[in-house]
Order: sequence, then C-alpha cells, then structure tokens
Amino acid sequence: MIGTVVAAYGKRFQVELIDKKRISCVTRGKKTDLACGDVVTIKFTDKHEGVVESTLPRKTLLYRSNAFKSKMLAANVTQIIIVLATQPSFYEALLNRCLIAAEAANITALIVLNKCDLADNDDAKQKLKLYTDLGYRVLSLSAKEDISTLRPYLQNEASILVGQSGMGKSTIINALLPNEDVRTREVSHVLDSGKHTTTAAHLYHLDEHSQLIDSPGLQEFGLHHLSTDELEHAFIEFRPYLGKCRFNNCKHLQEPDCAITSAVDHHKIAPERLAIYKMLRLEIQQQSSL
Ligand SMILES: Nc1nc2c(ncn2[C@@H]2O[C@H](COP(=O)(O)OP(=O)(O)OP(=O)(O)O)[C@@H](O)[C@H]2O)c(=O)[nH]1
Ligand SMILES: [Zn+2]
Repeated sequence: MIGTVVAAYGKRFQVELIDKKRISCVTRGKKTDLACGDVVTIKFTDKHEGVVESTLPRKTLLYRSNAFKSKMLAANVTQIIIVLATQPSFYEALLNRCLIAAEAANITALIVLNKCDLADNDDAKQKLKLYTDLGYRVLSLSAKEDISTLRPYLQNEASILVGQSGMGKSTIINALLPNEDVRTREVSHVLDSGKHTTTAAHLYHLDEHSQLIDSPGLQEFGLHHLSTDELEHAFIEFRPYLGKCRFNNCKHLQEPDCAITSAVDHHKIAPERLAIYKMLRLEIQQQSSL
C-alpha cells in the first residue's frame, strides 16, 4: 500500500492512502527519518494501524538543524512560504536562514508579509526591499481581511508555511481552509492525546494538485547540515563572484582580494547579507571542529 505522510508527531505518523483513508503508523525499529510529505509504502498491522516499510525517493527535503541533530521539516515540497508580520517585528536573521535552507534544498521561496491592515507597516516593508531586489517574491497581505491574493501562489505547488510564532500562520491556514478549525481538529481523532499539537507538522489538501504543510512555530532555524560550499551558493547574489577570489579556498571572511568583499565595497552585495553569511559560516565551522 502506498500513502503520503500527512502528519508527523515525533515517532508517530499519520498516513493517507490513495482512497483518502488515514491510518496511524509507526516506523520499524528506531528508524524515524520520515517527514510530512513523504510518500511511503506501508503494511497494515491492524484495521487502522500500520507500519512504514519504505520511503519512496524524495524530490526535495527541507531540513533544519542545530549543532547536535538535524530535523526534517518536510519532504517533496516545491515551495517554502516564509510568514512575517508587520507586528511584532520579525527576526531578519530567521528570514535569511529560511531563504538559505530553501536555496540549499532547491525549493522556491515566497515571503509573505502579514498584518498589513495595521498602520505602521513602513518599517517592515522597507526591510523587505533588500529581498525584492535579490529577486525574491514578497507578497503583502492581511490574512484577517483577505487571503485571496495568496491563493494563486499556492496553485499546483506543495508549499510549506514557516515562521516564528505570532506572525499569523494559524490565521492564514484557517482562512485558506475555512470549513474547519484545522489546527485543533486534526489531532483529536488521530491520536488519543493532543499533547503533541504544537510540535506536529500537518499536510492539507487545498485542491487535487495543491498541498499545504503547516509546520510548528520556529524560533530558531539552524543550518548545521550545510557544507560551507552549499552555504556560499545559497546566497544567490554571491554566485557570479564565487571562484573569483585570489585564493581558491577563500572563506570570504577577511582574506585579501576576496571577490565577495569587493562586491560589497562596490555596492553589488548588501553588507547585511555578508554579515549573515559570516555568522552562518562561523557557526558551521564551529560545528566541524566539535
Ligand atoms: N491585525 C491583524 N492581526 C492578525 C492578522 N493575522 C493574524 N493576526 C493576529 O496575530 C496573532 C497571532 O496569529 P496566529 O495566527 O495565532 O499566529 P501563528 O503564527 O499561528 O502563531 P503560533 O500559533 O504561535 O505559531 C493573533 O492574535 C491573530 O489574531 C492580520 O492579518 N491582521
Ligand atoms: Zn572570497
């Protein structure tokens, strides 16, 4: 039997079969490397329970990680939607981490600035200009007032919504799927206890060809799973300059005749982005020397 993982709660998974029936599954032994969006083969162990036998090859896999372990956020997504809000102010470093993770996983990114109904949104919009200039799509909206402008971006995509707590992810999901209070509904008839609600990822069907994965609120988004090479390529505006430094093992930190540093001096690369690169580079280096 083939199915799709539509919810992941630590070691338990909910798998949707082709006939839309959902069953609760565990993995064999200690293996838990499954994510929401994974396509799996399962074997029934009971009427409503099963065990995952294998995972089909993934088109994409989105990770985040700290120094000690990495965590799969979602499999087979085509798009990451980074939800920000005009208030409370968002962490720009977190936005960058999401963008870098998306580039490294070959997933397109869409930045959504929510709560644009509130006055005082100039600051947030100003901050996002840098990302529009880089070529990222930025959509300003108010999930409370009107979600319709987001819908075309979701069509024929498997999207994951990410964002720090309080930006409005639940509001967006509920506006897109108005028939039920999705965040609370799902858990009750899937598991006996709702205690994992906040840590679970869920996949919803918007239509036959469009899915949306809701992930728990992110406060940190480590990128320790990236190599230094992947990291520098994930800064899209660095790409034309890579390989042009004096040293071919240049780290773009403080080496002489660095093409990246020189591009910053010539206003071709924003100094904020180089600063973020340096911070992430040092984080990754520390990791490899642990
Ligand atoms: N003014 C305004 N408030 C909004 C909008 N969208 C969400 N909010 C409010 O912002 C707060 C946080 O929204 P949630 O949807 O719960 O945020 P969340 O991102 O799901 O947060 P977590 O559940 O902690 O991950 C709530 O009080 C919402 O009512 C909006 O478009 N405009
Ligand atoms: Zn360099």
